[in-house]
Amino acid sequence: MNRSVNNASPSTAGQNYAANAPPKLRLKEVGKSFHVPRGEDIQAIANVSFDTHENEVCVLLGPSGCGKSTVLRMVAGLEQPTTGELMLDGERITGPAQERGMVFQAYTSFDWLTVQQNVEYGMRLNRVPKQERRDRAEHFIELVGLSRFAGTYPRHLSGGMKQRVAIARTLANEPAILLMDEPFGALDAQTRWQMQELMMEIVEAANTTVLVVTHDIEEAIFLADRIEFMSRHPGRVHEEIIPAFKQGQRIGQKEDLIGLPGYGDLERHILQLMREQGRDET
Ligand SMILES: Nc1ncnc2c1ncn2[C@@H]1O[C@H](COP(=O)(O)OP(=O)(O)OP(=O)(O)O)[C@@H](O)[C@H]1O
Repeated sequence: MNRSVNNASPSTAGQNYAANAPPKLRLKEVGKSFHVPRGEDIQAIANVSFDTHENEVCVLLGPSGCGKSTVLRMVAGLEQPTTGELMLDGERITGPAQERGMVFQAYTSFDWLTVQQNVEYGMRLNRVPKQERRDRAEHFIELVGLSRFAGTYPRHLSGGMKQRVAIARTLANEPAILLMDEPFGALDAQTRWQMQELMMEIVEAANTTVLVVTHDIEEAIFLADRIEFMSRHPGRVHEEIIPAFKQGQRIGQKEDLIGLPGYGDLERHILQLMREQGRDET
């Protein structure tokens, strides 16, 4: 695996975590093969190792089929690794748990519940006392900018708003890590970048550790403190990229990010990686 610190010496690479702190999430030589009845097993990923640190936004990027979702689903505990291990806060991941909250691409609100009730739902299952449930829900609904819609049913909301409900609901359960699988993939271009900017605000305000899957290069560079670029057949971490041109800052607006020296170089580099991966396919 290569490691690159874009446009800066390693000593100037920006970090949003304490350098000596133990990793929040650790994947150690993780492999996964799927059994195919009456066919050859599919080795989806092999020997995937990387760390994600507290309060870091780590992006899994790569071409279709490189195993991004498989990695995320294993962190969620929805799939078991065939080899290797995954650890959160030093504890081995063995199955799903609320400490690993997942936001999917498809809208996952309950249509028969209001926004407030949707956000309270997980806490209700966890028997969080009523007042605390209400306060926490209000806090996260405000964080995603939906206070005016707390009493509204999801069918009256736009796609972006529904996805904001899903984010608020997941955060209200106070997960140790927020997992997102192409969370803005179903949104139109404008709503998508608005959501990316909102995501930056949320990450800053909620101090969350995030692992997000995307195949959108611009989205990856905008969101990431660290990018794990994956190649395929089987899926591996091909290159770990620290977008050091951001100098450890989270940039709130996309035009500011795109205007920074170093942005174009990194985008070009990742485009070349994507092209190489495509070439391997032909
Ligand atoms: N349940 C399954 N059974 C068999 N093969 C699977 C299963 N899930 C994933 N795979 C295979 O594992 C490989 C990685 O798939 P995965 O969905 O993780 O990739 P991805 O990078 O997330 O792709 P995309 O960007 O298209 O969503 C693919 O070859 C896929 O066909």
